[in-house]
Amino acid sequence: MGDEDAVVVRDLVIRYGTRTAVGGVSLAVARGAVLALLGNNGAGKTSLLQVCEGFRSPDAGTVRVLGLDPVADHDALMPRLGIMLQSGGMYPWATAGEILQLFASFAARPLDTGMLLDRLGLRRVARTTFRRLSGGEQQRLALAVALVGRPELVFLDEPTAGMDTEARHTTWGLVEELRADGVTVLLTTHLLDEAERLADHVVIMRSGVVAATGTPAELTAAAGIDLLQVRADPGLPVGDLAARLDGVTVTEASPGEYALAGPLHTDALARVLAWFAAQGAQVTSVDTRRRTLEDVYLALTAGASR
Ligand SMILES: Nc1ncnc2c1ncn2[C@@H]1O[C@H](COP(=O)(O)OP(=O)(O)OP(=O)(O)O)[C@@H](O)[C@H]1O
Repeated sequence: MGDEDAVVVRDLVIRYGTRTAVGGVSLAVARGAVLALLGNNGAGKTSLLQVCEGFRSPDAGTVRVLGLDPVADHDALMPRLGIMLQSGGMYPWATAGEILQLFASFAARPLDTGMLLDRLGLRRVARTTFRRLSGGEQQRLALAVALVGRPELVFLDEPTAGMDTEARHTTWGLVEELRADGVTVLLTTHLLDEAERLADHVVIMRSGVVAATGTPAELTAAAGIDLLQVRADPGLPVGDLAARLDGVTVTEASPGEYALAGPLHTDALARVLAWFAAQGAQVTSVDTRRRTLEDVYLALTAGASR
């Protein structure tokens, strides 16, 4: 954690009364990187973001954002940040176009609001009042508002929640453009494919603490191939194969469909195929699958409920 980091969180504790929402979290977001914060409902993601945005003071620990204190240096920091809140929080009687224009007027060098309305499919509803926008349209407007001031650092709280497929892809494209322009992004999401696609770094929170952290590749790579499916003659002695592979379970899921699950290292494939050959069995297909971020996430957060 150093000057190259846009966000540095150390031993952060956030309490609501007697309830500890965040119980000692440390993380860093490198400048120009996209960090995705994952975690079950109530894990503390929004609370952590609110502290980084300067809307809430830490109960313990420290937070530095672009080298500044987000509460004490709030005024200096705000023009450099783009903030997309989870729930609208906009002026209900103003139109989408007026709201975007208002936020553009706060910025020294705003983006072209017409371009943003077009990119986010909001041109059609530019004259519609905020309260009449659909949930997905409100969400798209919140994203436009976060980006209009050309921020150096963007906080996106569940940016694509409630968006349709097209808007979601547009949002992903915008985040990729931000990253290409050197903008730092800290986002929360419940979508594992979103995190896998966008994030350089993933932090998985569980009940207020960090359960795992790494690049999507690091988090999914740990055990090499994790699932091997072999189609061959039915009725082979699976127990004999399992006994030859340490920690691997072998089942005949349906007649002639064998599933091997566990830490299958690279030499395992050859050994498995040799075993089938030694049984005199005809192998007709072999399929391997790596763990996805979803597999890792589910294993880490299983049973977390608050
Ligand atoms: N203003 C508040 N007053 C009291 N408790 C709160 C407040 N805000 C959040 N909490 C509690 O703190 C915990 C963490 O909430 P937070 O919103 O940070 O979680 P989250 O990870 O963002 O969840 P989600 O995925 O549901 O958005 C939850 O148990 C929540 O009920």
